[in-house]
Amino acid sequence: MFNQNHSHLAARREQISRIVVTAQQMRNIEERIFTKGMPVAALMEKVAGLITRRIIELYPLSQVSRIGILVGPGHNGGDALVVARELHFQGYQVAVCSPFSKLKDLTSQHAQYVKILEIPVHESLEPLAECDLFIDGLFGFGLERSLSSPVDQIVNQLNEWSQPVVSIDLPSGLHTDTGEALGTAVQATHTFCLGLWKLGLLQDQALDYVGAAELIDFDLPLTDIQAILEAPKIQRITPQSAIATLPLKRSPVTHKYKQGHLLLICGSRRYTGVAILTGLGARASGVGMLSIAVPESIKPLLSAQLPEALIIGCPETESGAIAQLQLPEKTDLSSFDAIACGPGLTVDAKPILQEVLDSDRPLVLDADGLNILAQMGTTQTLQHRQASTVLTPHAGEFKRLFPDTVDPTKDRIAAVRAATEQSGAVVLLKGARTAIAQADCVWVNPESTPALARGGSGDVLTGLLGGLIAQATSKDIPLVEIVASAAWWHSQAGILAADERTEMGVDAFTLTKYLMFVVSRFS
Ligand SMILES: NC(=O)C1=CN([C@@H]2O[C@H](COP(=O)(O)OP(=O)(O)OC[C@H]3O[C@@H](n4cnc5c(N)ncnc54)[C@H](O)[C@@H]3O)[C@@H](O)[C@H]2O)[C@@H](O)CC1
Ligand SMILES: [K+]
Repeated sequence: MFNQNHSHLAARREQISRIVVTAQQMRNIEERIFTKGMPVAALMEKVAGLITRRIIELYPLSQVSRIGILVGPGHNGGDALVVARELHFQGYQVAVCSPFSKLKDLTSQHAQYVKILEIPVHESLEPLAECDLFIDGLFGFGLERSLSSPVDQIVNQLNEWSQPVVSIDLPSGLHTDTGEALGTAVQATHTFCLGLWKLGLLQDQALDYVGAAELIDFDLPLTDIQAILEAPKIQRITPQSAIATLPLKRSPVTHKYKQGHLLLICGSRRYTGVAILTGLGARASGVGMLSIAVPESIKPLLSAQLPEALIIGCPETESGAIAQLQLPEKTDLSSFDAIACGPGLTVDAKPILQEVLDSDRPLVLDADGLNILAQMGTTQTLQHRQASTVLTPHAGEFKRLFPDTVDPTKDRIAAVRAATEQSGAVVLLKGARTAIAQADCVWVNPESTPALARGGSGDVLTGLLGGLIAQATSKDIPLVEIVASAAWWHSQAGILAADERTEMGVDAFTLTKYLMFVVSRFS
């Protein structure tokens, strides 16, 4: 009985940690449980109790004694006032800054009560200058417009001080869905996201404000969540979701051809190292057979670095790009389980791209593969494909591929969604929070490291991804999930390497060495 409950709780935690919601969806979920009878005030008490417990863990009274609480007009402010009261009872010196004259009823009641408890309440921030820690309860998912005076000045002042800030639900000033700072926004040290992950916290533009983000689960019933969340579904990648997709647990009687055959087409005389890194990424995927097509002149270099791979030397253009694919006898593109094409090709390799697009194999396109595709016209070119295509652009390549769609620097999730809808491809938009979309399914990678912002790390991802897709052809796993797993694996290797070697120590070659440690650590 005990074990059953335990595993039930673990399964719930996993499900909750994958869900991502918009402000409107959160409002609807909240409405639904209030309509069913959960009292608003009781939920606020519960949530604020959980927040208080976590603050005390992070900032015990022995280290922090004076806490400033910023209170907004809505229920985010209400949460903050309950936290103020509870911290006061725990022995902290608490002072409140409440710059709004009009508060929602419940918030107003809590404001009255903290005054009765003789907790000082000020309209301005200055009297709180001596505080060691701040709790930001100005706005949560109810923020509707840019911060205006005097709140914007309060936020700017808070950001200028160097004390730690814990933001309740979201850093105040951030748009709940796009993560954009509306005018200005609190730069938090920690963000305690309440109930379910808000989409804005997973957008790159929010990351300078969010600090260390964690979810405070307050037991929203899954049935009520699922009743509100219809497609498109946005999900956070978790270690469990990623590992479940990897080609682990091989059959004891398998052989190399059953473990996938990947063809990489990459490199030029100018970009030799890129081809090597792509090959090393593919190697780390565990793919059964690896063939790499490169210009003839760089074949010896590739053979030296990747002795297990079949290196196919191809005729080259004057500029040192692959001029035509010259596959070994009795081999054509349909001999492979997947093709990954693009890193280091240069745009002189255009004819190659047409050839792989015409094949009936799953295809990953990256780097120059994407640049050539953009020149050809993304949507009309991909219309003719007979198999799946995965595009892995960064924001610049994305704009070239999809010039008439949502700007990926403004709303990355809306952008990948529009791109997959237009092109039919699986689109992976690289960034600090890489987003992957296919049809109405979106995955976001919630953890990464700036150590990966370095030449060559994308080439490693292309190889890794190609290798995973080649191994998955016989399995019934949605392609978008394989792509999500590759993104997660790649970033976790970066995190692991940065932990050991600092963020400066993660060159792309080193990254390939850390890939295998990720899987052994999590599986
Ligand atoms: N979703 C849930 O289940 C729960 C939500 N709770 C809290 O409630 C919050 C949401 O509460 P609310 O809907 O009251 O929203 P907020 O507390 O985010 O604030 C909305 C209020 O601010 C005003 N406002 C919006 N933008 C403004 C601006 N730029 N300048 C000045 N005023 C502005 C609105 O008119 C409204 O009165 C959550 O973020 C969370 O902190 C928790 O109390 C408990 C559970
Ligand atoms: K807040």
